[in-house]
Amino acid sequence: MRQAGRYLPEFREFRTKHEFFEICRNPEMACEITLQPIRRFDLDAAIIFSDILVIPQAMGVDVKMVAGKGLEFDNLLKSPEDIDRLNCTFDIKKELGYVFDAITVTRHKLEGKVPLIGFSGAPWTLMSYMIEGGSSSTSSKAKRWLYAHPEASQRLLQALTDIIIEYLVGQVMAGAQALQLFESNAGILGHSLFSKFSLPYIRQISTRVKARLAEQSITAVPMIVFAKDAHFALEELSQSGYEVMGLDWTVKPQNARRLSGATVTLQGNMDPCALYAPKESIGKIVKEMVSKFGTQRYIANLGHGMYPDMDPEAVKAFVDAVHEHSAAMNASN
Ligand SMILES: Cc1c2[nH]c(c1CCC(=O)O)Cc1[nH]c(c(CCC(=O)O)c1C)Cc1[nH]c(c(CCC(=O)O)c1C)Cc1[nH]c(c(C)c1CCC(=O)O)C2
Repeated sequence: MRQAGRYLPEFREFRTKHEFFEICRNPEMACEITLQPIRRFDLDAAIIFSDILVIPQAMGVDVKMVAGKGLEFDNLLKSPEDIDRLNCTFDIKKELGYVFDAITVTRHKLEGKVPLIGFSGAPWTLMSYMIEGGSSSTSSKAKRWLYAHPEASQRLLQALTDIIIEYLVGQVMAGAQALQLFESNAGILGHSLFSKFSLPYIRQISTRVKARLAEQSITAVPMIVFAKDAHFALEELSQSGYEVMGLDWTVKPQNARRLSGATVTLQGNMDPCALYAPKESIGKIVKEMVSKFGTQRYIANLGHGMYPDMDPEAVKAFVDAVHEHSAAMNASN
């Protein structure tokens, strides 16, 4: 559950004492925050506490979390010449080794109770943050690059892809048992730009991560691709080399099943805002979702991240309803 920590009082309490990226860089603290939801709820997996923006940071785009204001950026990319001042060939272990350490510490602390998921942002989403410096309703500054400077855009996307591959392989070597790739800004592209500036890199990442792991005789881990609002590309995404395809809440489960065929596992996709509903309604919404996806080749989840004003009790209602309804369905099959 992305950026989920903020709805937990214990996370907010921790944040009064420590800055966000300070927590990311400190393996013990990152481990502690990762475990908070695991202690509270009967969850089936943990996701390492970190952020997709640690890669842009390591490349030289300053990202800070400013109290009361949110993310603030410095050194944003304004024109293609700015790519040259980025650090595209840094030593991953040196710059991002703190994430690997956090994974190793957390994997030990979990003691096999639930698997640990590592993650990265996908190239286009990272590129758009490096240009826009935050969320934008149009992403027009970043999209301008794709139309006005397509070659420079591809150069940047390729540099990000190479880094992401090393970063994900390093996470598996550190102990991650599954990997999720977040293409959070996919929807803004539409089919044509997505085919050219997102999908080829998403494919490269799955293919090359698997090859790198095989080369080093490391057992492969399941890979999850989540391209938000990419309803136009579900068929292609389901064939892009990932075991699991994450779905946002706008997708109809039956359509996703039809388009993705028989081998891909689907993950999602309750509207996070359904957590504002009364508990009994959450139970009904979950029941409908699970019965549409079925209990096989399915990971129950939300369709995107949670908001800070959501009630932890609603999360409990969601998790418990998933277990209750899937167990009932399995028993009657
Ligand atoms: C786009 C994106 C980001 N970060 C991430 C994405 C992809 C998922 C998505 O589509 O949302 C991914 C992410 N970010 C975080 C996680 C770890 C798991 C978790 O704690 O939920 C994960 C998987 C922690 C976080 N990342 C962030 C928080 C909140 C930090 C805080 O305010 O204390 C957490 C727990 C901050 C963050 N980081 C980002 C945003 C937009 C924000 C919110 C900033 C704001 O509110 O102004 C970038």
